[in-house]
Amino acid sequence: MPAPQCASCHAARAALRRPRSGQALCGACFCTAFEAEVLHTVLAGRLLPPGAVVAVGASGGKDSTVLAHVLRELAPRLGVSLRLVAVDEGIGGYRDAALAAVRRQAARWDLPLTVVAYADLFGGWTMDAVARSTAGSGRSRACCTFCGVLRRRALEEGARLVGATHIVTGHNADDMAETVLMNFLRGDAGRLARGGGLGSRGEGGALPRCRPLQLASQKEVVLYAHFRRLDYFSEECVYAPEAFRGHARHLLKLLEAARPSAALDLVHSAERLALAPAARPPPPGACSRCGALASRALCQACALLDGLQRGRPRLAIGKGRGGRDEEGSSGPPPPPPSDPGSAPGPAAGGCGAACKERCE
Ligand SMILES: Nc1ncnc2c1ncn2[C@@H]1O[C@H](COP(=O)(O)OP(=O)(O)OP(=O)(O)O)[C@@H](O)[C@H]1O
Repeated sequence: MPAPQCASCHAARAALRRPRSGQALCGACFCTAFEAEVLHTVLAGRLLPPGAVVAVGASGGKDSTVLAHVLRELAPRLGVSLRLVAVDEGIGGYRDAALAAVRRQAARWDLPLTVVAYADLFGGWTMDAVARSTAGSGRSRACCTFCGVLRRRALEEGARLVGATHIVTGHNADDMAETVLMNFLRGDAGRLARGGGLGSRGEGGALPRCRPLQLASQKEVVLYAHFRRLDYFSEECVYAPEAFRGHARHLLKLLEAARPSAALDLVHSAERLALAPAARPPPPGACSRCGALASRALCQACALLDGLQRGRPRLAIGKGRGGRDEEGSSGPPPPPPSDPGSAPGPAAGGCGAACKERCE
């Protein structure tokens, strides 16, 4: 049976059915609709004001590739200028290939690209060095926790370096729904209540952040990349198989099989969640080391780096969930890296240059 006509232009044959609405569209009309929806998300949420200098967190993966491409299309209408900022976490056999994709994109789209590396920002610590250190304490699944916190700070550093006023990341609806599920499964009410909305306004001196693809499904992001013939890097991070997120992803797939709108429903549910007044934590203060917003003496990034320096990464992870606060305790002197041949020795005293800026 021939494909139906495109429900929008009525001229071309439909190439797909939109997963959520079932609407049959040709590739060109789908891409136009996708871009219009992202434009609506940005305008309705007042995410990027005219004149904004926008740092796009560019990983080389499909989401940030699609985000950079769509925002480049929309930039003249939004009145914003774009900079690509890529973070090199120091993950052998993975990030180099992804960065090569980002470099190709920057050249093809004529966008300025800045690469910032964990090793430079965090006193010699690469993710490979962190992974060895956490594996030694039986917590290799913690890699994503470390990486997520450090990447957030690295992106902030890179964005400031290029004079950005705003940061955007490529998180899509599926990513957000997985995060909501993970927070439920961990019983993390604080994160659940904070996790709604399309971004943060930039509290505590941090740059405002937003996620313009947050209402777009992963399937549609992939379809957009396909029809626009985008060149992206599609391998999974070598540490990802260990992550708890994999279980949330599996659960979401099961839910979507029964209810196709499950991902977006979860995203919208999280937007409506708020902590009861009695359950609210005290307002955050400033990290005693770098000045970033922190609910304890040290912000998350400084606490993790501090734990690594002391050779006690487990305590640093536990802190985020009510573990012991090490600030002020007399820990052992900073240890050498766990594999002296593979990473430069992390400098003593925390995260080095990154501490000068606010990180969360
Ligand atoms: N190394 C990096 N450098 C810059 N930004 C990054 C980096 N890694 C992730 N990001 C930003 O964070 C977003 C979410 O990344 P994450 O790896 O959690 O999800 P993802 O769905 O695999 O994203 P992507 O397909 O863009 O890689 C990315 O879309 C990107 O904007």
